[in-house]
Amino acid sequence: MTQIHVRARPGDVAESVLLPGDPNRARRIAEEYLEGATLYTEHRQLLGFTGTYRGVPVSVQTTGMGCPSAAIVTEELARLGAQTLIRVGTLGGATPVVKPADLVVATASVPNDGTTRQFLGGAPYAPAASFEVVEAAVRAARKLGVPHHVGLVMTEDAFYASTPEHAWLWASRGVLGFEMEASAIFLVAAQHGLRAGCLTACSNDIGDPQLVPDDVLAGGVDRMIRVALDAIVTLAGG
Ligand SMILES: O=P(O)(O)O[C@H]1O[C@H](CO)[C@@H](O)[C@H]1O
Ligand SMILES: O=c1cc[nH]c(=O)[nH]1
Repeated sequence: MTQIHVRARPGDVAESVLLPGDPNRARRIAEEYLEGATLYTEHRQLLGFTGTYRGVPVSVQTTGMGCPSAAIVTEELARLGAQTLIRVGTLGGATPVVKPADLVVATASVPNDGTTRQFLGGAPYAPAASFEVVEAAVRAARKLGVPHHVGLVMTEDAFYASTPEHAWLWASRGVLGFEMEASAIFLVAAQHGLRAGCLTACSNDIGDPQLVPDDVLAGGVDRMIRVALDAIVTLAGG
């Protein structure tokens, strides 16, 4: 049966899936990193492609921005048979320790979003990445010589509500940066017994309208994608 938003059928989606927020990033991953990638859905611009990487079947599925969309996509991927989900996104740095375009491997997310709140009905919960995904990503980053940070991120809804003061407060609690999908992906994946992770490249400092220059960010995104794909090969037993 096709899904309501991810218009695909079981068999269209690989067990291993990369999850960018941005459809253009999904297309770039499919065209530049995967072999033989074909488009299986473009409904609502949630572009999804399946190809292979070093012989391992891999899909790349756009989540859109924010937890409501990411939770829908994660739920539907679970119904379509996905097993391992790795977000490949961007993040606003909360601390000067995280430099422009740096790779951040999330261990868990502070869930400052309405989607996980609705799912959980107010129950305390810690949306966390799967240990195997974190381990495989860190190993891949070390192997490829990609500098990286490993730790907490915060997932939030209101991009423009974040201020430097808010970032400093959460940095003092160990948060490396803010993004908008990880908590929902971690929770929905856990509800289905799937493995999930979140890799991000730092695109700006929180509260700073200045983006990292395009060429610098593109380098960080490229390193993040190569680390994520290497981790997928390891997790697939390759
Ligand atoms: O670059 P992506 O993956 O979209 O991730 C980040 O960028 C968007 C905000 O600009 C949000 O989706 C946030 O999580
Ligand atoms: O959620 C996000 C993502 C990138 N940059 C930000 O400032 N916030």
